[in-house]
Amino acid sequence: MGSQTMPIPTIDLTLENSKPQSSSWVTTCNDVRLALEEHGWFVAKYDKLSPHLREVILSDVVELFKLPYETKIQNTSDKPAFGYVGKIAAIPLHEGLGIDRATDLGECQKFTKLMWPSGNDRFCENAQLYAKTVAELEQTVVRMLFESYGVEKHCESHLGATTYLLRFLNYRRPENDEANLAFVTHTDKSFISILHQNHVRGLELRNKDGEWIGFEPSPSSFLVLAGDACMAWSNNRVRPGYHRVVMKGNEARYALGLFSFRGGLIETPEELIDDEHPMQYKPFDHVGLLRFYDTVDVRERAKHTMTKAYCGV
Ligand SMILES: O=C(O)CCC(=O)C(=O)O
Ligand SMILES: [Fe+2]
Repeated sequence: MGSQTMPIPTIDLTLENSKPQSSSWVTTCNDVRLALEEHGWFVAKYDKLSPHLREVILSDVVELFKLPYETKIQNTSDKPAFGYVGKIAAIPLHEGLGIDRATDLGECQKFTKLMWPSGNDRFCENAQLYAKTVAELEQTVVRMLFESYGVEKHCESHLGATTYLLRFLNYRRPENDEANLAFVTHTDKSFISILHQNHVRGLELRNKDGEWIGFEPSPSSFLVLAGDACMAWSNNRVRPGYHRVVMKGNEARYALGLFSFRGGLIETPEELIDDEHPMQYKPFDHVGLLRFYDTVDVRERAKHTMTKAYCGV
């Protein structure tokens, strides 16, 4: 099925609107919850990333992918899909690199040193500032979701145990008669994912009727997706956001993904469990979910989220 140009729900999370003191706080919290329950995704309008930082980080990403393959593969991780990904037969157009715990300067420095042994302070500073700026958006979304469920007392410990994976993503244009499916249909294993990108379209979101909706990029648009961990935490109230990337034009697409992961166990708050909503998931280890998913055949992954198989009651 082709993608539609239906509007994607958009929520204004610009600074004024996302302060608990603002008059719109309660309605915005509800809008966030409803969008995540209904679709598993929404577009956040967010103005904290300056136009300058947006411009330089996107040109840094272009520069990063120009590095030799031998350099890029130095980006390794013991967590699945946290390091360099490329030259994969099923998704040949895609390449990705990642910095785990990217809000920490030391982690950005380690990554930068691997990629540019003679140094690249500008890249390092931009990557950390980008991660911190978008992590604040993630924290706002999480606060709003917890508050809307009346479980705000669990929010600070949740955020305190959260770390952020920053991934740099590159999709080259298809050559000759290469297929244009650049990232297969999937849900993320994160708690929340936030995607931002250059002007090249290609990201598509699946709605509950199975229709694909194209994301329209803009400098102030950030796509917020609920990951499988959020679905399980919410006792299946939140829908995990299915998405894929289909390359159509002639230009390369560059994107940044910030993925939140929670340390310790993720446990459904007791307030979200009752007779109507019996407990669906046992407390689970987030990285354990990631490792379990990695053992499942690629063709099976798009069909189910795997969370039930990993930690279902
Ligand atoms: O390129 C994008 O915008 C999406 C990437 C993605 O879905 C992922 O890395 O999980
Ligand atoms: Fe994804």
